[in-house]
Amino acid sequence: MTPLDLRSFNLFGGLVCTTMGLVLLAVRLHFRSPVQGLGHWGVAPLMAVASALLFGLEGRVPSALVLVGGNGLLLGCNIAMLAGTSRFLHRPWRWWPWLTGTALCLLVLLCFSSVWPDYRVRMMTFASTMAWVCAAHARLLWVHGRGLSARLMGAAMVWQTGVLLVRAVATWWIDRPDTQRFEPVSVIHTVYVGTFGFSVMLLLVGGLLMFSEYLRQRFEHLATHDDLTGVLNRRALATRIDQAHARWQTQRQPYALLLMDVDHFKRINDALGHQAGDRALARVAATLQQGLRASDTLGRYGGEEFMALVTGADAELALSLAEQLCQRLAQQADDDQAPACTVSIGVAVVGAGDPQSDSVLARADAALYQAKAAGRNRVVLA
Ligand SMILES: Nc1nc2c(ncn2[C@@H]2O[C@H](COP(=O)(O)OP(=O)(O)OP(=O)(O)O)[C@@H](O)[C@H]2O)c(=O)[nH]1
Repeated sequence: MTPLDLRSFNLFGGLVCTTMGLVLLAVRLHFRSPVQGLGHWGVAPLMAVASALLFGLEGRVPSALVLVGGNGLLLGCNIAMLAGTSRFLHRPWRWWPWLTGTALCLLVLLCFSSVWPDYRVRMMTFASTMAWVCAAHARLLWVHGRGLSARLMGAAMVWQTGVLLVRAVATWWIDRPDTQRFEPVSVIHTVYVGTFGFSVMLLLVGGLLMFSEYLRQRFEHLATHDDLTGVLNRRALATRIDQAHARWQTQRQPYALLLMDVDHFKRINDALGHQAGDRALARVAATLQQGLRASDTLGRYGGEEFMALVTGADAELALSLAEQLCQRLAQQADDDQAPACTVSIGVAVVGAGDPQSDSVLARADAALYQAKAAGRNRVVLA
């Protein structure tokens, strides 16, 4: 490649990055959501572009400006990407180590440009500092990232770290003290220049994929969970019950349904208002969840009705679990946030005569009705 080719390549990469950066910033503005890091990811490629433009102006603007501005922006781009990833993954972030590292690096570049001009020291310093940022990014993605998109971004960072380190070391063999930035001194230099745009692009694609994966999970959560209590909603619970029934039919793995209704809930609403009623429901759900095993599934069945799917349970186990839940709630006192409530529970265990889960549910419902009729705050097994 001629020097001109390398410059054009640099600018082309910059233009692609601009587009992607603008896409991310538009997404950031559009989704005024708690998603963190998108703004940093969006600004980073714009810094890469500004850097490419400055390098493109070499010879027309003061060389110190190109050196400090161009390299500073390139480092800034990678640090902003790292900050974005860190925030997206909810990791703690501090600017000062990175800004200090950048300032030191730029100081060395200035010294070895105007006081003791030596391209090799500048290359070694800059490539090593960049490698430090990229390695930290790769580590962050590897340790805390999830899924293919995080792996893609991590791979881009490992690749860039490798290229930077090889370029930093190779400078003692392939460069002279007066080598020019866009001189095609070797294949590794061409790869080094090309890698910047390429890995920023891969990072951005990975970032967009990570964001869309986040959105998918968020929508899935909204579609399957009850907003007020955070437990499964009725539709999602029905799916789990159908799956449990299928396992019963194929593998004879039993399950029980605990249908729970808060006692005299209307009185709470009437006496304390609906907001206090809402808080009481959320408290009931949290207490029930704490009392269940990790393998059990809790859902909100209706207004003040909850249902627990207890897998692998016979009547004895289901009954004792239901009794414990009943007692847990009965032992609670009112607190500042929500009044205490008791529940009545109807329990039914799947049996040979249940072609569908509906019949188990109908028995649990009838048992609940009996528990209410018998005075509430109690458990009845169908
Ligand atoms: N605050 C609040 N109230 C709800 C919600 N969903 C249902 N309710 C109320 O729950 C109350 C249920 O009342 P009822 O069906 O008469 O039952 P109850 O007062 O609990 O009496 P028993 O079930 O017979 O012990 C109604 O007042 C509903 O308005 C909710 O999401 N928030």
